[in-house]
Amino acid sequence: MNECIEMKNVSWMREGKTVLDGIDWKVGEGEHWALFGLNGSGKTTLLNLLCGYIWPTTGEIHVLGHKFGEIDLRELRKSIGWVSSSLQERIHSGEKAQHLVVSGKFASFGLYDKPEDEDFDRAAALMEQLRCGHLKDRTYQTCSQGEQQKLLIARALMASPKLLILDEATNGLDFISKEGLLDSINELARQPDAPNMLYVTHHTEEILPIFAHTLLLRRGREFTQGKTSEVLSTESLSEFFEMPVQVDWNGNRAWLSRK
Ligand SMILES: Nc1ncnc2c1ncn2[C@@H]1O[C@H](COP(=O)(O)OP(=O)(O)OP(=O)(O)O)[C@@H](O)[C@H]1O
Repeated sequence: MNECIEMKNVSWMREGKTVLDGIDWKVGEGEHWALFGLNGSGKTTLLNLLCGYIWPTTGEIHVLGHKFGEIDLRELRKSIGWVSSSLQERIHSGEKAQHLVVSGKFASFGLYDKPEDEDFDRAAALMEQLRCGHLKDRTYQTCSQGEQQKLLIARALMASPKLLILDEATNGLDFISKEGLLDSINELARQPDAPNMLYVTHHTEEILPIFAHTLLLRRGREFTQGKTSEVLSTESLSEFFEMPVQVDWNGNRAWLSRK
């Protein structure tokens, strides 16, 4: 089986501190994974390593069949979509929603290249798929945060990524917007040409059944990884949090509470 991601004994150190320590992780082709950990556990560092923005202190990284060190990272990054709230700062608030989505083809914010008609058609189809087609003529700043997240996902899909990273995608969303976004992500995963997805979160109940595998990071180390249904158990998470918690599975999602 071709791996989408392979990390072998990956560590990253800064200022005398081991931020990530000995990570071994394989994501198979077509698998969707969740990455779960507390604040400061090393999730963003792991994503920066995956996209080649930082270099491992030790270990080896393969992404989409390419070994880091033997590939042009700028080329590889064209196959990786990273949707994160930190993108918000780079968007011109007056930008039209459909232009924002089309700009994903060119990996730019703002339309400096000349899109073809078919680019607008594809953007419209992606916006429909994410149920935000009605926003196409709105400016980004007038869209709600939930709508903005959908636009950013559509923008990332415009480049037909093979790996899509959804990094705390539901930040700041109310219950209805969050569930709407999760529905869209669920539908996206069911498309025949869906990219491998990596869902990064602090909330277990957001890990949809499509994210069949989960990696739990704690203090820069793998706490455990495997099938989501096994990793997100009362026993495993009580040990993970070092606090007794209760996990109730409802709708194939793990709802967490304090014991
Ligand atoms: N460039 C750096 N120099 C020194 N320490 C760093 C650097 N980058 C990250 N760290 C530290 O590494 C740890 C992990 O940070 P990281 O941002 O990867 O965590 P995270 O799991 O994404 O956290 P959050 O959920 O809060 O976003 C933190 O303690 C952070 O302060």
